[in-house]
Amino acid sequence: MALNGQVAVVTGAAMGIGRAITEILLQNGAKVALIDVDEIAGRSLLEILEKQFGSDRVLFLSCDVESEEKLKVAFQKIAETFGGVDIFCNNAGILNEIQWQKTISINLVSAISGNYLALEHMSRQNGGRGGIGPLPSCPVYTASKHGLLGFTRAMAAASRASGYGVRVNALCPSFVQTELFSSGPSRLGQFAHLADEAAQFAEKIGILTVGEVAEAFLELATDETKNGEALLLLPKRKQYVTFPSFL
Ligand SMILES: NC(=O)C1=CN([C@@H]2O[C@H](COP(=O)(O)OP(=O)(O)OC[C@H]3O[C@@H](n4cnc5c(N)ncnc54)[C@H](O)[C@@H]3O)[C@@H](O)[C@H]2O)C=CC1
Ligand SMILES: CCCCCC(=O)/C=C/C=C\C/C=C\C/C=C\CCCC(=O)O
Repeated sequence: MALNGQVAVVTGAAMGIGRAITEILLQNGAKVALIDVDEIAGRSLLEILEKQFGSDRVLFLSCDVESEEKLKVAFQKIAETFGGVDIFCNNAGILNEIQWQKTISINLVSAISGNYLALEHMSRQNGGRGGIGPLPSCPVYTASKHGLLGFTRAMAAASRASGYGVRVNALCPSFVQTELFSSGPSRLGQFAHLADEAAQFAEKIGILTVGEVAEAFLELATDETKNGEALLLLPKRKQYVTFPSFL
């Protein structure tokens, strides 16, 4: 199996895309630490996964990624339990144009602090084993994801230049059938009048399943040639985005 013996950490793992990524990682031999703020959904998934994959391969940590302190403790516990971290999937995110500060806080600020914490555990310079850190993909929501993309590319370059041995990539799916997607229209705030247009657009380009996103994640996680890439995933198209380069 492609990921035998590797240790993965997935944030927002209790449902949706995070859950599908967790499952595909386990199916491919990895040990997985699930982080989620929803303790009930997290514990209930843990029970299912323990039966399927064995209790020595899964760990659930109830943690709000907005708290850097709690996230730090969670990483410590994961390192103690599994002996290190090889793959970090920075997936937790919300779509909420009403509480827009929270959207930036979780989607961008917490994703950055999660990435830094993961790097502390993964960098070869700190005795880590190297690895990867893909990040995923309404104006504020979009801004949070664009910020993350810039951060991903710069971190990949910094990792390369510093010899961390850590790859950092972004997985950018279009619409995916999850709770975030179906509750999207009620969270658009001052842009609620654009919900129908968004729904028509979603219908036109199609809606991905979480399984399709998980497959693409596995591709990024296992292709060691990829660093600083953004993999765009649509129902009928999958391609690496080309950015202008000054070098
Ligand atoms: N559903 C979609 O159409 C798309 C989603 N994405 C991104 O994929 C990621 C996952 O989205 P979905 O699975 O659709 O969402 P979801 O709403 O179905 O699941 C999100 C999970 O993250 C957890 N979570 C939320 N805030 C958290 C916090 N502060 N700390 C810890 N866990 C937290 C939730 O409890 C939940 O288990 C998000 O970053 C989202 O922006 C990207 C492209 C399309
Ligand atoms: C083309 C890029 C898409 C990326 C979008 C993304 O990351 C998440 C979007 C989630 C929701 C978008 C907001 C509103 C969607 C409008 C209608 C959805 C209809 C839902 C339903 O009928 O269940």
